[in-house]
Amino acid sequence: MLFAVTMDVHLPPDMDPDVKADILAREKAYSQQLQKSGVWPHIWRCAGRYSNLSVLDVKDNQQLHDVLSQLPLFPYMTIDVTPLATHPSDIALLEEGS
Ligand SMILES: O=C(O)CC1=CCC(=O)O1
Repeated sequence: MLFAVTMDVHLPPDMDPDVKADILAREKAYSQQLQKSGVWPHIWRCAGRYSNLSVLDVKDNQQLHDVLSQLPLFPYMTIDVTPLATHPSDIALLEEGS
């Protein structure tokens, strides 16, 4: 199942720099591990915002929740989830059917 996920990051301005660096390093490693495994096929920066727009490919809602809630930045994020379905105008579907 595919989900579009927007993650807005809100770090406290007074966060200890070492704590911040540690969280960001763990966030990067965690997301790159999921990207390599195919669970997180797309991650884009939302221009001009400390936010990303990602596509996650998971088995079900529970796996989505597990993946998101284990993000090191999870306590500092506002997350918006949109379930995705195929679009009938997608030319990739024509190519699959031919
Ligand atoms: O958008 C960000 O910077 C937060 C984030 C999610 C995964 C990652 O590596 O960074």
